[in-house]
Amino acid sequence: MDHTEVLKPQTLDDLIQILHEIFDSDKVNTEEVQNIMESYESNPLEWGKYAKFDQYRYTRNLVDEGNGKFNLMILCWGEGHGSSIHDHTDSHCFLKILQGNLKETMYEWPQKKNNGEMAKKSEGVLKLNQCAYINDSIGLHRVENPSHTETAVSLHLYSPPFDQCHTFDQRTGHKNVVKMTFWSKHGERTPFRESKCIFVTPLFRQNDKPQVMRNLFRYQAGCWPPCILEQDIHTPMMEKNG
Ligand SMILES: N[C@@H](CS(=O)O)C(=O)O
Ligand SMILES: [Fe+2]
Repeated sequence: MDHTEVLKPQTLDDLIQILHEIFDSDKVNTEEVQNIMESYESNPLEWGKYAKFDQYRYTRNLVDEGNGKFNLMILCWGEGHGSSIHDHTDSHCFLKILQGNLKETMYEWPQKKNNGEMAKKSEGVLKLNQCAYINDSIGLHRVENPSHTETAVSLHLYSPPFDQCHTFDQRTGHKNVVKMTFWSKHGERTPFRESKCIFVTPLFRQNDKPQVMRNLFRYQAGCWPPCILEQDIHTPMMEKNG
């Protein structure tokens, strides 16, 4: 059945129920999912309990596991927060704005023999309630909250679910595998041990400002977004000295 014409989700719970029905079937129409997600009118009273911010990096907050067919999550972007250039591990990715704006910059996959700057495909600003779609055959992207005064919140659906992806260095096209972490699940902060990562290579954005760089050494990278080192729980606020 085409749900698009008959169903407009009235609440976030309603949207989740419709998504369950759609993904129950073997064949999923991505345009239909995009339309239904777009037709949900963001209501902060419905998603506020999942919206948890971090001072330094955007957070990923799991809302629903979609019967194993998809992951639905809320991402919270502080002022100026952004992701590195990344892929989506052969999954469908739907991205809807719940609050504020997000800038999406799309990139081509890097050429194997080319070690240079990655080619930009397009860029655009996603506004309240808009829903974008991307997958690996469309390309790669970086998402940023362009505002320095307002936070942003987005709703993401990934199908099938995945917990690692590749990030890319914009200058060389070199890629790294990163494990993706949840800041919270179903409104509860993820226990530290579960969210802890085992990688140690720093993951910096090339245009990070010196102050951000100083703050970021407190994060362990190779995970997505970088998470806080255990020792920092006991020795917080290094940036006060710097
Ligand atoms: N795909 C990213 C968010 S975004 O930059 O599209 C993530 O799941 O963390
Ligand atoms: Fe993404």
